[in-house]
Amino acid sequence: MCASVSPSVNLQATFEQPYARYEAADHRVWATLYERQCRLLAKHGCTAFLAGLDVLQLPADRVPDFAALNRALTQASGWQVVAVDGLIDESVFFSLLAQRKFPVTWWLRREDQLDYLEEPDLFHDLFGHVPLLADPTFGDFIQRYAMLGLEARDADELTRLARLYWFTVEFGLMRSPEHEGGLAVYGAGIASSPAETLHSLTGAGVQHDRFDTATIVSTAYRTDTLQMRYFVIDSFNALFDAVESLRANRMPAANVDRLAA
Ligand SMILES: C[C@H](O)[C@H](O)[C@H]1CNc2nc(N)[nH]c(=O)c2N1
Ligand SMILES: N[C@@H](Cc1ccccc1)C(=O)O
Ligand SMILES: [Fe+2]
Repeated sequence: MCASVSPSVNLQATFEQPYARYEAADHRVWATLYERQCRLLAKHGCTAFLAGLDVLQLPADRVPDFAALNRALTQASGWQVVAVDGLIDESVFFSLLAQRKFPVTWWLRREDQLDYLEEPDLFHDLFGHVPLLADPTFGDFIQRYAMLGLEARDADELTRLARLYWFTVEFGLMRSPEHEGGLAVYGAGIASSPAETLHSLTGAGVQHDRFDTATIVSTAYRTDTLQMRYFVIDSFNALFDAVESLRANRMPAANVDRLAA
């Protein structure tokens, strides 16, 4: 009898934050990136991101302690962060998000990687993603997105979902007349990278396209370089509509094999 994947099995991918393992260099990396990105995002970050950052009350001078962070985050949003080694299996990822648990990589980039890193580290996952979880609309969208992910039936559906996540949660921009250039940052991959924050808004040859679910789910992307195409939403409601339209347009269930005995 095949073991059903229960939440307890998934939690093997997560563990206690090994706080004692951080060295002075790690705390310096956090302090430098935190100061730099708070300054840049004060100007270019969307309102909800800055409001979320304020709720979290993250330390400026040292790597945040997940237990202390969770006391503020859980009270505000029902979300909590859990420590992981890095990218985890999609089904485990979806299962955690569906339980309002956000996986945060426990290690930090090196000092020579401050501006941009090709894979998510603690600064990206925590500073980039977690502030918006404190926004009710965005936090609910992430959970509904994950629930759809748990129902995905085939690789094509998973690819479409990964693309939706990539061009919104990771690299999304929002139209905002009050912001310089009429654009505000909400994507975590932009918010956690000093280089990409500026590049996404004014980079040479960068394309800003209107958000369109059908276009996004059929657009391939590179994970290891600055993006050249960003999609712009008017509000987080567009993300909700996207998940609901993907749910509504799901492939019909594969025909049950009628020949089976
Ligand atoms: C679903 C999403 O698009 C992507 O494939 C997942 C895979 N696993 C992950 N694992 C971690 N830790 N963080 C992530 O953002 C993701 N993204
Ligand atoms: N490029 C991001 C990290 C990241 C890597 C891969 C995917 C998403 C985000 C940064 O430097 O902060
Ligand atoms: Fe991310």
